[in-house]
Amino acid sequence: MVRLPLKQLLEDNPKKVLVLDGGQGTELENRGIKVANPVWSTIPFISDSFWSDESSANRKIVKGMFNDFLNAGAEILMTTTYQTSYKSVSENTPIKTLSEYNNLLTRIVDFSRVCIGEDKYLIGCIGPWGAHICCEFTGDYGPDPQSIDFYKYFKPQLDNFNKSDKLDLIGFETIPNVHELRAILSWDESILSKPFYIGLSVHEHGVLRDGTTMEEVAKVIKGLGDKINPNFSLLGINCVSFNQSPDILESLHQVLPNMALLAYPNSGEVYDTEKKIWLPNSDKLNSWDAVVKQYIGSGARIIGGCCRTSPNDIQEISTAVKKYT
Ligand code: MET
Ligand SMILES: [Zn+2]
Repeated sequence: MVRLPLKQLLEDNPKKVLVLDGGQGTELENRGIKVANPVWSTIPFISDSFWSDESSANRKIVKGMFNDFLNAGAEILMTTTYQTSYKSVSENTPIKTLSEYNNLLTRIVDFSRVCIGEDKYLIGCIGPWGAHICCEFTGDYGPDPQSIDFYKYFKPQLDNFNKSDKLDLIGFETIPNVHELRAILSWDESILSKPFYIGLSVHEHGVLRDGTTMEEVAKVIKGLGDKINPNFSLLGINCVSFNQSPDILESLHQVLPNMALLAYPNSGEVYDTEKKIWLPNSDKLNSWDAVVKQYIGSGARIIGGCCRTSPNDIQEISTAVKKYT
C-alpha cells in the first residue's frame, strides 16, 4: 500500500495537518467549463467525448486543475462529484439507469485517481440533499424536514463510494440542516463502511444555516455515545465565510475538544444560488497565514479551500501549514 490508511496517518502523527485542494467547481468555471447547470461540476463527465477522446478540451481542463492543486501543495484532493447524486443526474442528464450511473461514478473516481497519483489521498465528495434544490446556504429543508428520506437520496452514491478502493475518505459537504446531520450520523458501518467526514454549512453568525447552535451539534454527536459509527473520522466546516471561519472552527473545538476537525472556507465572496453567480467580498480581513494558524490551534487536521479558492490559495495554505506544524 502506497498510502497509510488516512485514520492511521492522523492517529499516528498527532501533529500532521493535511493540505486539501481548493474549490473544484468554481476552479473548473474559471477554466472555461460552464458549471451553472443542475449537476454543476459533474457536467464535463456527462459527454461521451470526455471518455472517448483523450485530447478532449474538458479532459485537459480537469487534469490541469488537479495538477495545479497538486503543485500548490495539496496532499488530499476531492472528486468533482458534489452534485452527482443519482437523483440530480437521472433527472437532468441522459444517464437514467442505476448501472449507467454507477459506470459514471466509477469512471470519475478512476480518472481522478489517475490524475492525482497513488501517493495522494482521494475524497469521494458528496453534496448535501439541499444542493439539488439550491438550499445548502439557507438550510431551509421545507416544512417537514424530519420526514425527508435522506438515505434514499444518498444511497446510490454511497454504495458506489463505499466499494471503491481508489477512495480514502467520503466527504459529506456543506450540510446545512440538523435533520440531515442526524440522519448521516445514524448510519452504521453497513451503510457507511468507509471513513467519512461531515463538513457543516455554517452561517457567519456561527450557527448551522438552519439556526442550530454548535452546542446542539455537539449534543447530537455526544448523544450517540458508543453507537457512533467508528468510520466518522472528522467534523468541520466548509464553504463558510473566510473572515468568520476561524471563530466558527474554534466554537466547534470548544464543544468537541477531542474531535479531529477540518476547515475549508470559501473565498468570502457570496454565492447567489438563484443566479448562480458570486458577489464580491468587499473586505478580506485575514490572510491565509493568520487563518491557518488559528485553525491549527483549534484542532484542524485537514485544511483547504472551498468555492472560489484557487491553486494560489492552496499554495498560501501549504506554506502556512508548514510554518505552524
Ligand atoms: N467540493 C465542492 C466543490 O468545490 C464544494 C462546493 S460547496 C458549494 O465544487
Ligand atoms: Zn463551496
